[in-house]
Amino acid sequence: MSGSVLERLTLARIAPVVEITDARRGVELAQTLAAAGLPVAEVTLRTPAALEAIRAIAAEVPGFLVGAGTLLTPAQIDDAVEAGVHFGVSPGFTPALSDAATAVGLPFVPGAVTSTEILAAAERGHTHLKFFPAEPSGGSAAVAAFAAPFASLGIRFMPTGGVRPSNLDAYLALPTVFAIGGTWIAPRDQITEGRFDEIGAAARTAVATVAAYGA
Ligand SMILES: O=C(O)C(=O)C[C@H](O)[C@H](O)COP(=O)(O)O
Repeated sequence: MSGSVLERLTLARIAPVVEITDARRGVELAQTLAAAGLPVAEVTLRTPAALEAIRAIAAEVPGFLVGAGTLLTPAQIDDAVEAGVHFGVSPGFTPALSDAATAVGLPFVPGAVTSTEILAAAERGHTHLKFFPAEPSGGSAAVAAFAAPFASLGIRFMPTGGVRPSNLDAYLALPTVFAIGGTWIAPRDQITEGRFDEIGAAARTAVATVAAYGA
């Protein structure tokens, strides 16, 4: 794959966060997103099928960037890497998670929503952070407020949690936002019910919205 994983995530700008209950649906989902011009997904480890879905997507959908989300323990990082994941995302940051990701060379996006959390992650070398839950934590105004104090550290954010088409523009407009995560493109029910036309349409709309801001 060309480019680093975080560069490719930055290029995509949108990371669909998905909950998969049937691994076969995962492959169809990834193919749908790729066809819409959005070849990336963060598969949350909240369902028993998640690891199998990651394994199937990584093996069967070439060029697709598949991440593991909801990483809460070092053991989950090892499991995700074993399944073939390309990047990992956590709602929070701990030194143990960071060390586990570093040990296996996994590009890792830990979560942070306070100055103290941002500094703790930065001390471990993380510059790309998930801002979760974005809307309850102050939304785009909070992300914007963190720009100046942390500019010298090169901190950039992936706001996730409560992002919808109605507030997407406010995040896209921020230079410190490298990507935006959310379930609005591929909601759990639509994946489970195989409503891939609707998912493809939402992905194409998101790609067009991103294009309006430039990559
Ligand atoms: O499980 C995780 O680790 C998560 O990160 C949770 C997701 O980011 C949110 O579920 C996003 O939810 P929406 O607000 O529906 O876009």
